[in-house]
Amino acid sequence: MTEPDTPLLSFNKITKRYGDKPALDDFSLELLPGMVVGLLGHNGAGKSTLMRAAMGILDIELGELKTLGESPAELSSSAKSRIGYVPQQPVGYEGFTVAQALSLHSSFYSDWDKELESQWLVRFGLDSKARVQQLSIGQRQSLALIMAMAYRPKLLLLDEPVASLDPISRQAFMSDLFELALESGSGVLFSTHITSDLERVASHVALIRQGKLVLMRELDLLREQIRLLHFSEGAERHQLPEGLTVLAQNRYSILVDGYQGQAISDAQIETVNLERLYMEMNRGEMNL
Ligand SMILES: Nc1ncnc2c1ncn2[C@@H]1O[C@H](COP(=O)(O)OP(=O)(O)OP(=O)(O)O)[C@@H](O)[C@H]1O
Repeated sequence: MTEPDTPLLSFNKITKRYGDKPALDDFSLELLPGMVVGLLGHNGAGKSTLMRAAMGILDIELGELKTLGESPAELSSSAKSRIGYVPQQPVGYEGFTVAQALSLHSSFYSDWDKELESQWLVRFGLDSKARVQQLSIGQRQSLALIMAMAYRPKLLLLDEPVASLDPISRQAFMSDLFELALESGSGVLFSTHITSDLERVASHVALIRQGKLVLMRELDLLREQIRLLHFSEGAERHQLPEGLTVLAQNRYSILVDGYQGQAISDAQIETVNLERLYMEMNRGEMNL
């Protein structure tokens, strides 16, 4: 059993290079039971690399990585049976019907919840007689999600799990995801480009840029502590009050962390949602 405050996943100063280009660069992050961490980052930021390293699918060069307290390269079968992983492009079970695929897959897991499987088949509108190779991309993704979650894993790693789902399936799945984590003390790490999904279900957000973790925070704290300060053209910029850290800035605005109601001379203070935060933090990179 994993103790409540033992990390389900622990990245400690991880570096992974492809050639001489780092895909993960001195990356540290801990996932504790009950946390639902949404990973946000551009294409190529390192999100899939992170999950594949956690699964032991690829090796890392530097740092220490533990998945359910074990080295990912040598995961025990007991640990494997407590991890659910949905890669970006789930594959497999061609030639099987949905029912056959689920029957084979479930045989690997003693905690498989048949009722949960049936509920999700209905919820996702999946026909158990359909052939896997004839499923649409979204339907395959739904099947992969059932396969990764119906045994209520302790650790769930989901690489853009809902990108191909329609909005109704997406909403249903995301709320289930949150409930599962809360009910069973599981931890979830999921990557997404849909900030509104993340805001709805995640407890924490992790921003990754060029393989580095640039911000990891509880969502509620993020809403409280981050502000966008606007200065009018020609306004004199006084020194920022103590306790504020600059996350990003351009000619007329500064994105700051550590806001606690401080008065800031000549600035208009704006709260930001996650999408805005993400855009502001990546302005330079996107040439906005
Ligand atoms: N097998 C590989 N060989 C060489 N470079 C790779 C390989 N896999 C990934 N990379 C590179 O590593 C970096 C991180 O890729 P990764 O797939 O982790 O990004 P990502 O954040 O998941 O992107 P996306 O949002 O597009 O899925 C990218 O620059 C990518 O080109």
